[in-house]
Amino acid sequence: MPQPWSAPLAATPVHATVTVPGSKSITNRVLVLAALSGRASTVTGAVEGRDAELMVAALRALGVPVEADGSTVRVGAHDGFRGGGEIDCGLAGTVMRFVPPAAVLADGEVRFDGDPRARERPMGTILGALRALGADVAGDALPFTLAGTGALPGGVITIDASASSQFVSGLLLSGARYDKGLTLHHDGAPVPSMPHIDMTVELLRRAGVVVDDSEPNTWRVEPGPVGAVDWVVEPDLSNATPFLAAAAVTGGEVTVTGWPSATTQPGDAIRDILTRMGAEAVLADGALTVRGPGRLSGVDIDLRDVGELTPTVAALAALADSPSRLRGIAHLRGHETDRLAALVAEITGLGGDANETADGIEIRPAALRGGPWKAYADHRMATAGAIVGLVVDGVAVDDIATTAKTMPDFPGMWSRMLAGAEGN
Ligand SMILES: O=C(O)C1=C[C@@H](OP(=O)(O)O)[C@@H](O)[C@H](O)C1
Ligand SMILES: C=C(OP(=O)(O)O)C(=O)O
Repeated sequence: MPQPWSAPLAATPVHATVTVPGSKSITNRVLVLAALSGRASTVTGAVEGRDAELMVAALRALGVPVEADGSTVRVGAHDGFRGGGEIDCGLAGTVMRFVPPAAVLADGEVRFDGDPRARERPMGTILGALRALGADVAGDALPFTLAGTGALPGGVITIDASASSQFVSGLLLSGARYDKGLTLHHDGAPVPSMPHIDMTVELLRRAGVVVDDSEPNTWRVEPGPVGAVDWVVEPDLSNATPFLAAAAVTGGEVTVTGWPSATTQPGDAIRDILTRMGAEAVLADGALTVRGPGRLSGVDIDLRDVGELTPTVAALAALADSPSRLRGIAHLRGHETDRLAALVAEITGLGGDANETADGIEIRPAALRGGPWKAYADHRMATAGAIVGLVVDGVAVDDIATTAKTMPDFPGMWSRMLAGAEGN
């Protein structure tokens, strides 16, 4: 076990300009699309974190030539996915949900496994869907094996995607390559993280795939080729949120560069959330600047669409001077860890006042004291601990290295931010 990381206390309000690495969600989608095109393409601005490395390794295991040179990834031409490989999903939802729908097109068996916690993450829905579309799938969770024959009939299916939007995104990404394409209906409680599905649809269209999403809870992907595109990845706006939170909780000012004026990334919602909590957020000239008020107000908010932001919002709420209710996020129990239980445990462990509800968390103002903060192999739990540690002396995150899932060198970026560095 690594040494706990003493979260640095901000002696003065944080003032910095920060540049964050590329979006994990976009990187891993465009890598799959590039591989599905079968032609050569380049991805620039890719994130270099563990999830993207696992995706590159997965594509190589399917016989796709991939060369990674920092944030530039070259995906080479190939004439179909190869069977016989083994794919490590780590703890990456995007690998375990996006690669199997492509791997069913391989010309042989492909085996999948992942971290111990990955074996508990929901997979049955997407594996059942692949079976219904004509694939030979052994298993309902990691580890499992697909036996590809080089093609898949495809067609019409109904799934319950209330546990993860990634079931929908994963199937849509590969749907055009199925003989009959794909018509996917969702039937069940609302699908979480809808902006992530919009992201999938937008990227598919950029690759020339015809997608009809005009009817709620139904997506139709026409069969056809996936075009080769030279992709440019946006900065990861969800990973920008801990830095913006640093301005909010210390009464400082943080600017994140390269903020897109229009985006499907859920991280963009942080502008509204921070404003509701009393901070100022200004998007101008391609940069977002947040100014903190010193004291934050709590917030009563439905985070279903942007559940990924919950650990940051919970850290802010734990430092606010009025109660918060974070709702619509029951599905976070199936993320890297059970995030609802983990947040309540770590906040109350520091003397905070928080409890779980059926679909979220309630957090009330309380004086926090220093102490251990567990990351549970969850990058966003680790960064939430860093936010709290800015204003609570003596917070020690047990495994800060887990931030490398999507943000290599988070500790270095964090200290450069505290030093007021430009550009990071
Ligand atoms: O498609 C994606 O890139 C993601 C979708 C969301 O998953 P869920 O719908 O399972 O919450 C999100 O939380 C995750 O971080 C990334
Ligand atoms: C839920 C997350 O990741 P994953 O892609 O592994 O589901 C996340 O990054 O917050």
